[in-house]
Amino acid sequence: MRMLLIHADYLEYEIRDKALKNPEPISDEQRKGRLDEVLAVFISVEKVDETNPEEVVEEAVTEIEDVAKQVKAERIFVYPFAHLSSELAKPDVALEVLKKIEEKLKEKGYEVKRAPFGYYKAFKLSCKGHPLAELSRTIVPEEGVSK
Ligand SMILES: NCC(=O)N[C@H]1[C@@H](O)[C@H](n2cnc3c(N)ncnc32)O[C@@H]1CO
Repeated sequence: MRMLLIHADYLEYEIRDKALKNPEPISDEQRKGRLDEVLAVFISVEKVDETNPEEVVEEAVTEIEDVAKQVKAERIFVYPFAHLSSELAKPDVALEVLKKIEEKLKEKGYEVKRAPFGYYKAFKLSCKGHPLAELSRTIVPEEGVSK
């Protein structure tokens, strides 16, 4: 899994078009979204993550929470982003991983939005520009470690 984490004044998106034959079903209100004072997390779920999605979810949540605490962000935007890797996981696995990350962050008390999966989206992002405002993380499940 590859993550780009941006501490931002805001992130807003608007659905433009389908990017998959069967994108995630969404309501009209999900066609647009915005969070202010947010840690935006752009995530590419990778092929290797398919060997142990549960482990990757746990490690991603740990990394995201670590950064959120450092930048004092209480809101998190989980954003599916297929452009951080050339070895992408298949969509059904990727969507489940992203949903679980969203769910676990909410359980930890963060206000969380997740941008819809399988669409081309216009977005606006206002990066705060401080030293910890732009970070990346790579997560790889351990070889052959069955949980
Ligand atoms: N910027 C627009 C976009 O990326 N759209 C992507 C994601 O929303 C989603 N997607 C598909 N596979 C993946 C994956 N492995 N990881 C993350 N998202 C994925 O499907 C769209 C087309 O690849």
